Amino acid sequence: MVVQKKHSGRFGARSVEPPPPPPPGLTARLSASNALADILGSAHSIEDRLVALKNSDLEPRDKALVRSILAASLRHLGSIRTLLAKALERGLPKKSGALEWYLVTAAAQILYMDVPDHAAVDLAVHAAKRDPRSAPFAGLANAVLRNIVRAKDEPGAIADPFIDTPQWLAARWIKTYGRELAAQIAHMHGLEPTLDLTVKSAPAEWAARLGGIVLPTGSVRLATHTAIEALEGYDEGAWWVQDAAAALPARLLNVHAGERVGDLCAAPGGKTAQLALTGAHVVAVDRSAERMKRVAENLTRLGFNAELHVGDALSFDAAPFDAILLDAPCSGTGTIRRHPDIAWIKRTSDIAALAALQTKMLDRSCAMLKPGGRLVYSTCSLEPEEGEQQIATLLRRNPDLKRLPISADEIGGIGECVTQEGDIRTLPAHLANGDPRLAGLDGFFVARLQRK
Ligand SMILES: C[S@@+](CC[C@H](N)C(=O)[O-])C[C@H]1O[C@@H](n2cnc3c(N)ncnc32)[C@H](O)[C@@H]1O
Repeated sequence: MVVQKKHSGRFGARSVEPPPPPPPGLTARLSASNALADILGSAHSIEDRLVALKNSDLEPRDKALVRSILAASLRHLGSIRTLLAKALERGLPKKSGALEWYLVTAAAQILYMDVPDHAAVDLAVHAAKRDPRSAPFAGLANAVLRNIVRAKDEPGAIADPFIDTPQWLAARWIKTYGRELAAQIAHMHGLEPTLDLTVKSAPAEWAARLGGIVLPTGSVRLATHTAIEALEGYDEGAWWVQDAAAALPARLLNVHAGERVGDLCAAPGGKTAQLALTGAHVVAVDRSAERMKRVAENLTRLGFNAELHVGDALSFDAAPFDAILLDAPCSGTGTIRRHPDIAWIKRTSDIAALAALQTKMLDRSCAMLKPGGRLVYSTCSLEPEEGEQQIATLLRRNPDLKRLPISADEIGGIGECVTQEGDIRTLPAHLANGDPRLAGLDGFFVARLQRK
């Protein structure tokens, strides 16, 4: 117990006032600002930060708030920075500590979240006052954020469709997809993605029970953003979370019960679960022991079995497979809706390095196929170096392989996702819906090949 002594005059013991408790909500704001500084300053992924957040002693409600503040800040970083730059006439003061992050996260709450403006402003000012380097600028923070509150109501303040996309990525997508489609992709990155589920069976029944819709591909789509553990069917393992596009590669491998199937980059295991559901013998490999633990947990919840190996797919040796799924590590630019940090922490050099790794993995996978065996290659990237170009060069250097073209019928008739060559290219702008909360797909490339 802390006993507070009364002030007892000039020579008596001085009272030591404990610091006042932080106002409600401040801890969550400080946590969001720290995490954002770490993601953008040190290129740590939001996923790493969310694991740290999960293990922190914040209340569940505050954890959800931190997650939402981070997502809104990263999803709209370009817009927020543009508005802050206008309000900060002389730029961000030098040596102002974490002031930038207090401002960005507060602006995200004011502009994009259902948080009262005064709470967002007051807590950011409070945060600034607690930090000796930003404290001298607490008044400035107050003025700037009040400016943002006013700017919120100015119609059409920002008209550039690529405002929230780093320039190098916008330039790439315009080159690959044309300006109009690239702008639609960038627009979709500004919206919260749907929650898609792969169900073991009876998709229509689960869609009705969970208040969702069944997509032409068979996935169930919900517009909800509640904790998945609270949804019906989670505990009994009736479904798992998987974007509708991410569910295509395993389905297109057409695996049968009794086949021996390699899943060479398996974690966290969404596709492993699909393959196990068929009754095939699945050999799942992933380099990351930590991520492989999640595969094991997910399979246990779903009641599936697979042979799990932690190791490098490039040196993995096993008896030849009937079919292999290579869901290769990639830049992840097709999943920016779900991981908005990717847009800001990836570099063009990452794409070249990953493409070189994918080439090696493709060669290794082909060497592990039985004659007549099938290979599905997939990446969740919008970049042709990680998709279309990989397969074009693989087919040129390996005459033992042929493409097994994919038809629109195999993906529920969604012709817009099938390329001329018979591969799949999904985009966030695909699968439009009158209700934007139910629209879009992650950006995947999928090709199906066969060893002659
Ligand atoms: C795109 S993720 C796979 C997603 C997974 N297929 C799913 O559906 O849940 C890529 C995975 O490749 C793994 N990885 C990266 N390099 C690897 C390597 N050399 N050998 C094996 N796994 C690797 C990563 O740890 C990561 O889990």
